[in-house]
Amino acid sequence: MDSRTKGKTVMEVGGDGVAVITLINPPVNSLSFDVLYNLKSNYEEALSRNDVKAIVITGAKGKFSGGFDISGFGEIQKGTRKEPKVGYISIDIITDLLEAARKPSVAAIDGLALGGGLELSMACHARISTPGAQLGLPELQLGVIPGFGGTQRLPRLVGLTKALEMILTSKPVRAEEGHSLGLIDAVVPSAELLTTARRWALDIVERRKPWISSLLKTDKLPPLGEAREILKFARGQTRKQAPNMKHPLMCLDALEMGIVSGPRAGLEKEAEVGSQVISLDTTKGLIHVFFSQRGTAKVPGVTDGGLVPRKIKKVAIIGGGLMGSGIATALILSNYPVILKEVNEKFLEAGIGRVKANLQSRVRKGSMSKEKFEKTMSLLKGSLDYESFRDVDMVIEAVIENISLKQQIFADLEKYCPQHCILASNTSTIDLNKIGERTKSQDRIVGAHFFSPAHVMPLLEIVRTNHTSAQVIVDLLDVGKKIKKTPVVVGNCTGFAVNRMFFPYTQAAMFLVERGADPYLIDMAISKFGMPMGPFRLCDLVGFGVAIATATQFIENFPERTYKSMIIPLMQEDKRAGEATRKGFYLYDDKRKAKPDPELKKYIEKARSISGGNVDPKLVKLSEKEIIEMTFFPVVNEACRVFAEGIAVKAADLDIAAIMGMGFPPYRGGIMFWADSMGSKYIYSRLDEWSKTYGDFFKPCAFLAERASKGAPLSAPVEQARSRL
Ligand SMILES: CCCCC[C@H](O)CC(=O)SCCNC(=O)CCNC(=O)[C@H](O)C(C)(C)COP(=O)(O)OP(=O)(O)OC[C@H]1O[C@@H](n2cnc3c(N)ncnc32)[C@H](O)[C@@H]1OP(=O)(O)O
Repeated sequence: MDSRTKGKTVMEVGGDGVAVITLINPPVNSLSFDVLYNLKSNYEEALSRNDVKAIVITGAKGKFSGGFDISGFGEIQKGTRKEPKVGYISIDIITDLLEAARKPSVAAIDGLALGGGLELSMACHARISTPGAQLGLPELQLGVIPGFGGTQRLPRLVGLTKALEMILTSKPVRAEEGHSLGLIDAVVPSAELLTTARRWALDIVERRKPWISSLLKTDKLPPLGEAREILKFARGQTRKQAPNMKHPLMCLDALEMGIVSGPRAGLEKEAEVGSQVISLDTTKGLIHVFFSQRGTAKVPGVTDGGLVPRKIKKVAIIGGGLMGSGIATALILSNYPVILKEVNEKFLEAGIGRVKANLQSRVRKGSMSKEKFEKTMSLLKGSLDYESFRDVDMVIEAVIENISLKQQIFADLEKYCPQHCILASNTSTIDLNKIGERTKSQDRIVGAHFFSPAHVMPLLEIVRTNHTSAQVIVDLLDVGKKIKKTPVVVGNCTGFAVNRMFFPYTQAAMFLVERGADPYLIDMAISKFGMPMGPFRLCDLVGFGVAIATATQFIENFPERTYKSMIIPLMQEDKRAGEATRKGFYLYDDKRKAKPDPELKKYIEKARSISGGNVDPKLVKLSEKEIIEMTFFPVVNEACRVFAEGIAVKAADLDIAAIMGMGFPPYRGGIMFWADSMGSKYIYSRLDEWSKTYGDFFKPCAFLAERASKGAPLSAPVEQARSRL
């Protein structure tokens, strides 16, 4: 393969008169422009050759195709590649050359056919798949729309309602379901895939099998009036679920056009809209997130050294509380045998009960069978001592945040666990060097910071100290992948990356409220911005006990930039501790529905008199934009510090940490990406102005000041960071 080209196709013509065209672009045979243009020329050749009667399209090495090469969107956005004429690929190549050809084609699908891959297969005249292959149109997840005819062909193959579900949720179906839906014509074992596809193609030529053009099918489409109602409902849902994004509605426009005015008009609309969405900011953000998420497992100096992850056969967890039981659930769900250790029978029973409840909720929802439940639970064993730790490969300590208790546990672990065993702590704030102070095992001590609920939340902060070995990081990255978490490797400091970013966010909100801003308007503005909930609702959810414990760590470690608000401690004194006590910033009814509480004013006024701050008329009347800036620019400021200190090695890691750990909206690309969309100069100037008026909490850090002075992006690599990694 030419080093300048990205992928190719090869064509082999058999003695049976079938030309097999194979897509080759590892690792997922994505459809780069090179692959697509190669496919076109192979196809033209196949159509012109007298020895070719039919065509089979397949993918190399067990994968049909993962869709259009996503990096191609980035090239178009940056202007490094000219976008082809609108509709050139979807209409000229896929529809007029492939689907309308005088020779039939069959897609032989192994492993996966996603996005453009599935769309290409839908233009073939039949689809044969191997069992379990993933079939889907996940484009909306990337901010684009199915642009190779998917908006037109999928509804015609599986019906409008199912097509909308697949497109709007981005969720793939397996080949077996695809077969029952009419998307796949036959499911055959891998070894028979090509022979079946070849035979099928010849059968079409010989009219023993039907020659079907998906685009011309109408039998699965509902009558026009019904289709309009279905689409109206889908639009309503989409507006509610994705209020800040345009592309899902634009996708529905293309679908509707096809149903109302016919597939050709639909294809044209799809091509027009498909080209427009590429330059949306939300699309740029989502594509950045796609690659950044995959980039977190690439840690310079760690994963590039050829180390192979060791096999972790058994894991022990210390502490069966909310975190420990959640971690145990995540592990047994991925088939790791787990020992759960507690201090007494009662706690152990409660811990195992929590794991059971986590799994039972899956059974209730229908996502886990009773047999699978039993099998999964059988991987969990309880223990009250360390005897059973003699053959574990990894221990995760998940007890309360008490340094001396953790030190004792790690000293015990060193005695009982084998030499190779990884000693991990789920601490969310405490310095790992302190935790390991009473051991000689600093090289195998690592942080495995899960987020609650641990079996649901997708992020795993892997915290390494200066002593943690690269092998241990590689092992934990592998476990993280196996338990389906996105790992972010960070350095050791109070709060690591996520909690350090979280803290100024909550504090800024407290500051604004003490100076006269309305907490409920702040929550509303932040929810509209795209966070799952505002900071006050979040404090109620996590509980004031946790909020105060975290605040204490920050006040101790970063006193110069902590805004000390008394609102939460004052409420806590009155036994208002958040949702669990049914009273916090909000009042909660039996169904946990939150409503504003007029009594909150009392606590705010008292806190204001303690801090000595005054109501600021400017802050009373903040616009939504100002609320967002005053709460998130301090987060950007802290993210800059984390980056400059080398706690995070890549700005993109902070983007993923903010999205998966804080709930920052992915379509804004993450905290640093979003900040760069506004520019370092602007953010610096706002923080600088506020720090002069309101104090050091807002003071821009040296890194931000330097980047702003050069007009440089915040996400550009740190050249000489005092890296702690
Ligand atoms: C004018 C243009 C119109 C285009 C129209 C068209 O309708 C648009 C599209 O088709 S958009 C693409 C739609 N496809 C997808 O969204 C699939 C995205 N990929 C995945 O979901 C997964 O990667 C997977 C299921 C295909 C494989 O998952 P797995 O966990 O096994 O592996 P990774 O996710 O780590 O991926 C492995 C490496 O492959 C790279 N990659 C995957 N898909 C693509 C792609 N479509 N384009 C480019 N690169 C892709 C991924 O980045 C990984 O790369 P590394 O360098 O990190 O190894």
